[in-house]
Amino acid sequence: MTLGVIGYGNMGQAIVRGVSRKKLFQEIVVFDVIADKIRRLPGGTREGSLDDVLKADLVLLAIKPQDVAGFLEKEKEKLAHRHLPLISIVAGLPVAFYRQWLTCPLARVIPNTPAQVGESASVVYFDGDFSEEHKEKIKQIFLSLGLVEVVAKEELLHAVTGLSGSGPAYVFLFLSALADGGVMEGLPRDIAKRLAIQTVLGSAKLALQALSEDKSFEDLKDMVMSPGGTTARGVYALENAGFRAAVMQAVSDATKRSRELGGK
Ligand SMILES: NC(=O)C1=CN([C@@H]2O[C@H](COP(=O)(O)OP(=O)(O)OC[C@H]3O[C@@H](n4cnc5c(N)ncnc54)[C@H](O)[C@@H]3O)[C@@H](O)[C@H]2O)C=CC1
Ligand SMILES: O=C(O)[C@@H]1CCC=N1
Repeated sequence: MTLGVIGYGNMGQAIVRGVSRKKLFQEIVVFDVIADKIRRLPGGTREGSLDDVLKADLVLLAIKPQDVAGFLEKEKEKLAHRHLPLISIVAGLPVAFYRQWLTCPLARVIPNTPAQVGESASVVYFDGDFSEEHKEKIKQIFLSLGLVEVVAKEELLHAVTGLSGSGPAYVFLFLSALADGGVMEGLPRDIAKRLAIQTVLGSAKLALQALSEDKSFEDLKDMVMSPGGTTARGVYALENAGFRAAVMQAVSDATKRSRELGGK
């Protein structure tokens, strides 16, 4: 099987690297309107024209939402001839939007930037008549980058975008604040940064293990929080500042924005 990729930006590159590492395709062909973007291609990958890309068994669309309508309109004749699946990782735009131009099976996927280190969280929605082989291959593409979930309702992809799609930015904001807190209390910046990263990484690993043991996030928090101790003070400060509500609101607002991008 071969893979064609349209758009070689942050996500296109991360996906091609993961897929190439796992040798999932005989060949990967990449196209970007800015030729300069295509540098240092991994093994089994070559640059090609849009026509070359559209000959592939599976085609990945990885351009910005604002560029999609222009692309589909400009290339509508070429795209009308395509009957093999297209995979879109574009945020917001629903299947109904693509159906103005495309009849081929369409998989919408929301991955996230930790794909760059093989730790992505991706959610897939399939629309149209997919062979089992194609479905399996699409899941493998995103498994090569981390976790994969499949949803049967397209609407859920907006919430996915608000949570895991945008989520890395919230985590980086938290990391930055955690390190700044340490610096404010006198820690050297490099040590504060390493401590902040390891605390988030270690806590995430602990949470993953706890999930398989049926323990809740609350249980884990209670293990850190000694009666009359330091953590209770810190947690109170966060609750008092509306930390949990702010994070929930961030997911909700990003979800709304995803719906807006989709025209709702
Ligand atoms: N960055 C993120 O965290 C996530 C992004 N997404 C989605 O992934 C898509 C790509 O995002 P990024 O990689 O961050 O954007 P990016 O801006 O880094 O990459 C987009 C690439 O598409 C190219 N391009 C634009 N029009 C083109 C055309 N007509 N033909 C070929 N190439 C074209 C651009 O030159 C650029 O290299 C977006 O639709 C975004 O919504 C989805 C989940 C997470
Ligand atoms: O901010 C955005 O629109 C994209 C989609 C999810 C993450 N980044």
